[in-house]
Amino acid sequence: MDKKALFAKISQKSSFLCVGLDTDLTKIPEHLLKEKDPIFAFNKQIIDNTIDQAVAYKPNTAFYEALGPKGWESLHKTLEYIPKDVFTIADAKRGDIGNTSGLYAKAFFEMMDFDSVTVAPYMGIDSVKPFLAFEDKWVILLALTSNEGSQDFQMLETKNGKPFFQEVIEKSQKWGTPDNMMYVVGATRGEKIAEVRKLVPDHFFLVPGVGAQGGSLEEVAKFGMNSNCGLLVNSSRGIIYAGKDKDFGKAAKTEAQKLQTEMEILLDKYCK
Ligand SMILES: O=c1ccn([C@@H]2O[C@H](COP(=O)(O)O)[C@@H](O)[C@H]2O)c(=O)[nH]1
Repeated sequence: MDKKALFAKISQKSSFLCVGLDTDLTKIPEHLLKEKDPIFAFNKQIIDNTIDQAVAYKPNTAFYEALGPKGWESLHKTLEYIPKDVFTIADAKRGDIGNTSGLYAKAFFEMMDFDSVTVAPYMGIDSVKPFLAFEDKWVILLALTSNEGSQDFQMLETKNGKPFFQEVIEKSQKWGTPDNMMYVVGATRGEKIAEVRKLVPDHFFLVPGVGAQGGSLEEVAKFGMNSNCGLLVNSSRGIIYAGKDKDFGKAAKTEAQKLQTEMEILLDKYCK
């Protein structure tokens, strides 16, 4: 999916919501455990109930990889089930020497038909470029993450007097374009989002950290939105585990609707 189609979807649904499919066997309603594929059965209901609000789905591959071959199968089935006009993100945080990255890219873009994959920039240009070689696919580069540990390296001042995350963004901008690269910017760092937006006015940001991690959606929109929206805001646990019993799908829908209603207002206010 290209940038134009993504913005068209955002406009059509008045939403920039990404639903995170962090599906955990220990957290899904008990009645699903007797299903042949409980993970897929859960995801299917979540997708059915949030499809009117979601412009993207983001399975975090850790939740699937941890289950071995069965988990990979659930991931494949989930990806196949997501309608093709909705953006898909493999949150896999990959990146390695060039030939290895090339095979990661093949796995997520050819074996599976994800629109995008999250990539860690730490190993530099040759670890990222192989992902960018795939047409109509996106790299979502970790820039300023939502976790505590983002202080450890990302905020360190370099010899140029800039925080390390800024160096990552400035350098990596030359590797890709706003049409094939996005950045991960955590919602928990409201004021910093404005700094990142200044550095990359046209790129989309994938913003995790609202909901369970407590980031503010209003701040994200205020500091991060551009004339193409430029934001995919993710919520995983806050939506998918909103309900604990047979009605979990409905509970997820209610949470997704709450976020979409807020997003509609924010689009009117800041998408200029
Ligand atoms: O900086 C980052 C990068 C990725 N994530 C991932 O996003 C979701 C967030 O889940 P919630 O339940 O909405 O907190 C999860 O898959 C993380 O691994 C992130 O949180 N921060």
